[in-house]
Amino acid sequence: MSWLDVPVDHPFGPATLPYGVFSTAADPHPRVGVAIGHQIIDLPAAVRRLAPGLASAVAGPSLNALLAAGPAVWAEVRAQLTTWVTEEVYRDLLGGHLVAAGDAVMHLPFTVADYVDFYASEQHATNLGRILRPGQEPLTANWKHLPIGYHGRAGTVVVSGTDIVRPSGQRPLFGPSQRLDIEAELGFVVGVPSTLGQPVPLTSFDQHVFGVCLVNDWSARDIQAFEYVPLGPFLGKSFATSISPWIVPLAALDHARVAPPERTVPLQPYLDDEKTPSWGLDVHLEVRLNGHVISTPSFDTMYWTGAQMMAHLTVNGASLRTGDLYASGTISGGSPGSLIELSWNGQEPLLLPDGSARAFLEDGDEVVISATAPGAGGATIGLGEVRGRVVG
Ligand SMILES: O=C(O)/C=C/C(=O)CC(=O)CC(=O)O
Ligand SMILES: [Ca+2]
Ligand SMILES: [Mg+2]
Repeated sequence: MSWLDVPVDHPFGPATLPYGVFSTAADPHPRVGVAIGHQIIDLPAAVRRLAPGLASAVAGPSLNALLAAGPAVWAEVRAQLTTWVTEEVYRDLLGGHLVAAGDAVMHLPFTVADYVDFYASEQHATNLGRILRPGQEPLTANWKHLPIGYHGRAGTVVVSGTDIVRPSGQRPLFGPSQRLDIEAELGFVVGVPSTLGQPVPLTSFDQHVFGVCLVNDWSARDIQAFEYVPLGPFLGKSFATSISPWIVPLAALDHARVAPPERTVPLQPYLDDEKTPSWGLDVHLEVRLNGHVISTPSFDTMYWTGAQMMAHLTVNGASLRTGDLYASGTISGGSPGSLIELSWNGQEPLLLPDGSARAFLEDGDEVVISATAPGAGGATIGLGEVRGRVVG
């Protein structure tokens, strides 16, 4: 419990303390904030008063300074925040630096450096194999040897709430996509850069990765289908990728760490996590279409962990940069995280409770992906939501 009267099981209770960037009508400068219940702590203002030594780490219109500051500073800021929101003596000191979340505009929380999208769900990869490559083995021969991924378009990563303009392209006839889809994913946000030429071991995951967000990797299946052999996804996915405004630090997910599924193929040493602490995550997602829950995937089913993805991404010596975002790939364990799976390539449209049917997205449709994870002592760790509406 906190003097802020935020119950322990509130998704943005004192055990979560996610970071974002917000502005208000009264102060239109985007600045770093921390969500607590239905309020936001104006972090630079609070730090100026209560912990001036941390001012440079939380300065600026993005989380980039904090991301770059590294694990010791991340821990120090979080320890300060925990004290402020739980100890009664801070009621008056912090009170002046709280903003109602409803009065805030949320901005893209960090400057996205490189963006990578993985394909780490065995259920998703199997479903897409069955749908798109009938008659072949659903999983490609490499799938259990390495986390497959591709480099996406960092410049079109947008914050939750941004309208998604229906893309046009060759399907192969040129025109607006008729098969616009979603992909519910978890994103990993890199804080500390690495050195070019030096692979980063999976045991260094929490020395580099700051936290996680929710990702909707909008996908135009018709554009994708015509363009992506042999080089991979391009315009079918690069038009927009939405992320949640709140970045949940890894420290808040300590209690949600679980062992990943059993590996059925021996792994190269750089990916072998059998003897290292697990980075599977017990994160539960909910996907809503126009207010109706259409799927509830679980991240604990993911074959590859965020730590393995980071190790793979750097094993050739490619370096990490502050603000790199890599997404897990569609989470389809428990239930599918995309419409192409839910409607089995459009053959079995989803019937929504309002009487409408959907194979793929129509103009005006709104998709909201939210998630929670367990915290210590019955706490709920909220990842917030990523929201987007399709416009024609
Ligand atoms: O299996 C395919 O041919 C295509 C797969 C995807 O489009 C999925 C993708 O972007 C990676 C992922 O989200 O899992
Ligand atoms: Ca994807
Ligand atoms: Mg995308």
